[in-house]
Amino acid sequence: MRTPKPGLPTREQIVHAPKVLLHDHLDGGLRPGTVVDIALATGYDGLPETDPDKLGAWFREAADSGSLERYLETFAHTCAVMQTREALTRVAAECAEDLAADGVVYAEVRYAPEQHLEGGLTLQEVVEAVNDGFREGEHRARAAGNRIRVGALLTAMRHAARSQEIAELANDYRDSGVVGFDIAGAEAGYPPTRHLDAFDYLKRENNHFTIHAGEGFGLPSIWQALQWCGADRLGHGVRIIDDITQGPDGQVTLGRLASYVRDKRVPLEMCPSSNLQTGVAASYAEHPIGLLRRLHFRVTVNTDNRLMSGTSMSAEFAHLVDAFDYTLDDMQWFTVNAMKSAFIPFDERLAMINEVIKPGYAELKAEWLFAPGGALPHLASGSVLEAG
Ligand SMILES: O=c1[nH]cnc2c1ncn2[C@@H]1O[C@H](CO)[C@@H](O)[C@H]1O
Ligand SMILES: [Zn+2]
Repeated sequence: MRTPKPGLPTREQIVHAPKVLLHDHLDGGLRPGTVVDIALATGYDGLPETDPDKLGAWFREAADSGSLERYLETFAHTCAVMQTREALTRVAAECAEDLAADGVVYAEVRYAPEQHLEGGLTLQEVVEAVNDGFREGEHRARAAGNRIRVGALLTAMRHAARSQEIAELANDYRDSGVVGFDIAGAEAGYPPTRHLDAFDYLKRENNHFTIHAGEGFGLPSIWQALQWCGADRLGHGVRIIDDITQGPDGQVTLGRLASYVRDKRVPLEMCPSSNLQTGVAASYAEHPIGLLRRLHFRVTVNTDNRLMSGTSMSAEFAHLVDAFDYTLDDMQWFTVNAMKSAFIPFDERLAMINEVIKPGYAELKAEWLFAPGGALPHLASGSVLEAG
């Protein structure tokens, strides 16, 4: 375990802090033991390892490839074990449980229904199996003393041609657990405008969508996602940094697109560990999230694929605390950003911010008062003093 710098949140505080997750792939977050169990039960013999620890390590290493295309190859194994109703329900329930145990209070978890039809399920049966799992996981989390709410995002694969169908599916289930739509997969060569029909349809239905853009490809992809497709949020969006210049004097200039993204408060779903693995950033300290946070873009922190990156929301925050000296106030800022950008109704987002997130951080920020042996002055935050 890392040694926290004085005044910075400890690992325990990071776990306890309420967190909001907008970008997490269901087929990228399985427990390694579950992959092994289901493979045995269903006769899938393609796994590179059958010991759960070794398999977990294999995923992390294979995904650490420096390219998005090679990173995505690892999903063949997780999708292979997510082809039955039971498997989908189990994976979704464990996902909700694991996120809740990590202090996530609200999550939007995505998956591509079209990738789960090999066992004969229909698209509708896939969605219902996953929804059942999320509800089961929410119950189990509550029984364990954690509270979480999980919504599903339905993803269409950008190299395929089923986006209209998946958009309609997302719309059909919008009152039953599905909160929006997404496109994912290799970005280079598959611009978001290939799926304009699906996006136009969702806009006409007043529905919500995010688009993976600005990860494996740069500004043109972000521009299309926003100005042609009308995305509500950007999955990653990290390459918006290409439209920002920093002069030798530290002067920062935003191009037209970067200005638009900031002015319009376009939410950026940033996934630092995933970006390190696909070669988008060289280290946590050099990840654009540091600059984008300073410039007050609407940045959020996310896991992307917990299995492939061996990560969690707490681990992502711990990396950022180490790299940028983020405090609980910074964590709260990222978390409120995420909750504001969620696809559930405004009144529910507001209640989550005011009744769950802010009180949770307030409690953590007051901990120094009760430290054994007296208060620790270095933990007193500026906001306490400013309150007069
Ligand atoms: O970071 C990413 N960028 C683009 N596509 C991704 C990423 N992570 C996962 N997927 C793709 O999304 C599918 C549905 O969940 C996964 O099967 C994977 O192919
Ligand atoms: Zn993703």
